[in-house]
Amino acid sequence: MPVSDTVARDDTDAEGERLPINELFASLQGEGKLAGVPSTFVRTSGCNLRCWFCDSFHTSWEPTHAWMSLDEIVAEVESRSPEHVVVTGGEPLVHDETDALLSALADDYHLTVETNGTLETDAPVDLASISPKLASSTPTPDNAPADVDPGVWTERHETARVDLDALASLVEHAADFQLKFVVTGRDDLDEIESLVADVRGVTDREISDSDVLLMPEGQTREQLARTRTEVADLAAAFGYRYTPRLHVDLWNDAPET
Ligand SMILES: C[S@@+](CC[C@H](N)C(=O)[O-])C[C@H]1O[C@@H](n2cnc3c(N)ncnc32)[C@H](O)[C@@H]1O
Ligand SMILES: Nc1nc2[nH]cc(C(=O)O)c2c(=O)[nH]1
Ligand code: SF4
Ligand SMILES: [Mg+2]
Repeated sequence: MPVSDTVARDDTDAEGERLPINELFASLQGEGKLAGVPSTFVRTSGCNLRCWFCDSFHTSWEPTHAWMSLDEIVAEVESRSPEHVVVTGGEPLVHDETDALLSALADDYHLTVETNGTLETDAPVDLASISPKLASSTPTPDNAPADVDPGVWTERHETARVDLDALASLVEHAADFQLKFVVTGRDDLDEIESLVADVRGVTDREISDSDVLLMPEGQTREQLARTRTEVADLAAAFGYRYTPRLHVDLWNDAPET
C-alpha cells in the first residue's frame, strides 16, 4: 500500500490562505506520461463540473474536506519523499489559492496539475495534465451516481465542459502537457478527433498524437476490465497514446491511492 495519511483533522486555526483538502497521500502516479513515478497527491475539494463517472465523488457531488493553510500543506508534502507533486481534485483551479500553493512548491518539486481544462492558471506547472470532458461525461437521471439527482448539473456541466480559450492557455502554459480523455467507447472518438483539431486551431504549440492519451473509464478493477481492451484497441487504431489506470489495477478504488 502507498504511504497514506488521511486528512481527518479538525479545521486549522492557522492564519493566511487556506485550501479545502480532501486527501493528501504518497502513491505512484497512476495515469498519463508519468505513470509509475512516485508522487505526493494533494486533492482539493470542489468542482465546477459533475461528471457522472467521477471517481472522486467526495470532491464533486458531495464535497468533503478539511481546511488547511498553505504552510500546513507544504509541510505535509515535505514530510514525504517523492520529488513529484500532483495537485488534483475536484478541480484544483477553481481555487485562487491553488496558484499560491503551486508557487510555494515550484522550486523544490516537479509539479503536475490534473485539471478538466475549463480554467486557466498563471502559476508554475511542469506538466499540465488536461482532461477535457466529452459529451459522454454529462450526468443524467439515468447515469447519475446512486441517490443523486443531477438536477441543474446536466445543463451546467454540458454548457461548461469545453472552453477552447482555457484549453489553449493550459496547453501553452506548462513545460509539458497531455490531453487525457476518459473514453467510454467507440462513440467518443469522433468528438476527440474534432476537439483535438479545434485545440490545434487555437494554439501555435504543436500537439502531437502522442500528447493525446486515451484512458479507459472505470472506477474499479471490474469496470476497467470491461473497458480497457476496447480503449487500447482504439488508441492503436487512431494513433493516440493509451494510458492505464495503474492505481486502479493495483489498489482498486481504495482511498489515498
Ligand atoms: C478526479 S479528476 C480531478 C482533476 C480534474 N477535475 C479532471 O477531471 O481532470 C482526476 C482524473 O481522473 C479522471 N477520472 C475521473 N473519473 C474517472 C473514471 N470513472 N474513469 C476514468 N478516469 C476518471 C479524470 O478525467 C481526471 O483525469
Ligand atoms: N495513483 C493515482 N494516480 C493518479 N493520477 C491522477 C489522479 C487523480 O485523481 O487526479 C490519481 C489518483 O487518484 N491516484
Ligand atoms: S471534472 Fe474531474 S473532479 Fe470534476 S466531476 Fe469531472 S472527474 Fe470529477
Ligand atoms: Mg484519481
